[in-house]
Amino acid sequence: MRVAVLGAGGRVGKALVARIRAAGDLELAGTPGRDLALTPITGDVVVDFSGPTGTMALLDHLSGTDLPVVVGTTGFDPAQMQRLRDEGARRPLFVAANFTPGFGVFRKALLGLAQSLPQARLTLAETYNKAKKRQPSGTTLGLQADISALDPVREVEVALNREGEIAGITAFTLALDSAQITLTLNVDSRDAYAAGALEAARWLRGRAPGFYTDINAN
Ligand SMILES: NC(=O)C1=CN([C@@H]2O[C@H](COP(=O)(O)OP(=O)(O)OC[C@H]3O[C@@H](n4cnc5c(N)ncnc54)[C@H](OP(=O)(O)O)[C@@H]3O)[C@@H](O)[C@H]2O)C=CC1
Ligand SMILES: O=C(O)C1=N[C@H](C(=O)O)C[C@H](O)C1
Repeated sequence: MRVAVLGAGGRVGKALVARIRAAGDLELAGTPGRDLALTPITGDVVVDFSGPTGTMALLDHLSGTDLPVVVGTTGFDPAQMQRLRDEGARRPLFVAANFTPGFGVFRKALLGLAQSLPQARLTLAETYNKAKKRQPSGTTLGLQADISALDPVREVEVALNREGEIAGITAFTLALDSAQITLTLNVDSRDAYAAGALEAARWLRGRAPGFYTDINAN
């Protein structure tokens, strides 16, 4: 399968390119830059880890095609998020704020704990590389939304840490009267994100147009 990467020069993009080159079933189809008009995108799927502006430009550029796209980029505003949902009518589109293999299990366990301990005070502490904006990550925002969907009045305190080149730590703590439970996802390297995104790319190929968020969905 031929994979084009938008954002290939970035932290995750470099991990993606390395993984594609090392995989027996994948071939790097191209690494388009910021001026997409200069680089026609070929391949069987595009994987995007750029930025919200880059993702929108990519979808504009691919207008009229049904090329599958995997979107790892986060930080979309509501209008951009709606554009992504609408794009599912035109092509197979896979969007996830966290492609760490096993993230779905982590999320399910976290929500199970929150639901089982309604009296607990909840904290989500995230730690990322020092270059990442000091605003809640897409991962944190998504987990907050999941908890809110369980109980709209449940509050979640968010702590933002930025340190070195940390790939990603999400620590969820439930504080009880005299005890705490903490569930932590600790991502060792950005290769984890690349692995999960390429698994989604393999899954997406040949699918009907749609807005997909979980490879375990039917
Ligand atoms: N879903 C997931 O599992 C994960 C998602 N992410 C998200 O992926 C995105 C990238 O993260 P990261 O790799 O750390 O970021 P980096 O800043 O390291 O890399 C971003 C890359 O995208 C390029 N880029 C930025 N804007 C555009 C644009 N408008 N058009 C084309 N290319 C563009 C940059 O090019 P240039 O060098 O020219 O600036 C750079 O190569 C972020 O939104 C982050 O939140 C990150 C990790 C995991
Ligand atoms: O920028 C990152 O590094 C990450 N961004 C994503 C997010 O915003 O949640 C995914 C992961 O947390 C790493």
